[in-house]
Amino acid sequence: MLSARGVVAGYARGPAVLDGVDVSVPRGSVRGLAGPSGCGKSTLARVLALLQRPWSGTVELDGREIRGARYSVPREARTSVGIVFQQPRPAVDPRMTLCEIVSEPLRVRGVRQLRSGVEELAEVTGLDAELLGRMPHEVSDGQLQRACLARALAPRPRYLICDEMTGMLDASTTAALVRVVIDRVTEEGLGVLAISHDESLLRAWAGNDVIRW
Ligand SMILES: Nc1ncnc2c1ncn2[C@@H]1O[C@H](COP(=O)(O)OP(=O)(O)OP(=O)(O)O)[C@@H](O)[C@H]1O
Repeated sequence: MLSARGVVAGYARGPAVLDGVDVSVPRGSVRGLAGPSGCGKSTLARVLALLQRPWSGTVELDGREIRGARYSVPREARTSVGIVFQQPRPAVDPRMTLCEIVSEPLRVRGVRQLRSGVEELAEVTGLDAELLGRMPHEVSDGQLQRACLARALAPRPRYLICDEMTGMLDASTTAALVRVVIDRVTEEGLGVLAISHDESLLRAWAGNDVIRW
């Protein structure tokens, strides 16, 4: 279970954005989170993905309290939680090829057969292998989002936070990427928090397991 307990979080100036939030993400299922713009969904996503330290409260990963954020968190815990953002372009280094983007977490994991590892992830996410040599500006948003999902799945995370992951995509790419994630849920026990303001999309992801803020 990945959980936030009594989490209070915000930014340098201003009041708390999250004020005592409790949310848990079990393994092997998809939990949806819906809420209006600005209510703090992305802030919670960053806290649960161990990218932002809460002001108070705790984040627990499989029964262990995680203190700190980013590189102050042990690598094993950091790589246990993946995140995919709504906009793929700001989430990638524009100087890297798609192959380099997807292979980075594999290299960190010490995977030797980088090329075949990347090709396997490309196949899983429906990313045409011919695009792997291209730069981000040479592919569409949907193709780049497939690469971002492949990168997020590369470390074999136990949890995945999808923060409006399909918000910029057409219906068929949305359905394809949701399918990829749900396959990981059923086959590998991935625990998913799917965040969106689109409740009908969340029902497709999570059935009735949708938290409304
Ligand atoms: N880096 C930041 N610095 C200061 N304030 C921020 C920062 N990021 C977000 N906020 C503020 O925190 C609040 C919550 O933002 P957040 O992005 O978490 O909401 P959200 O529910 O994800 O919104 P949306 O659905 O529009 O993406 C907003 O008032 C926003 O202006």
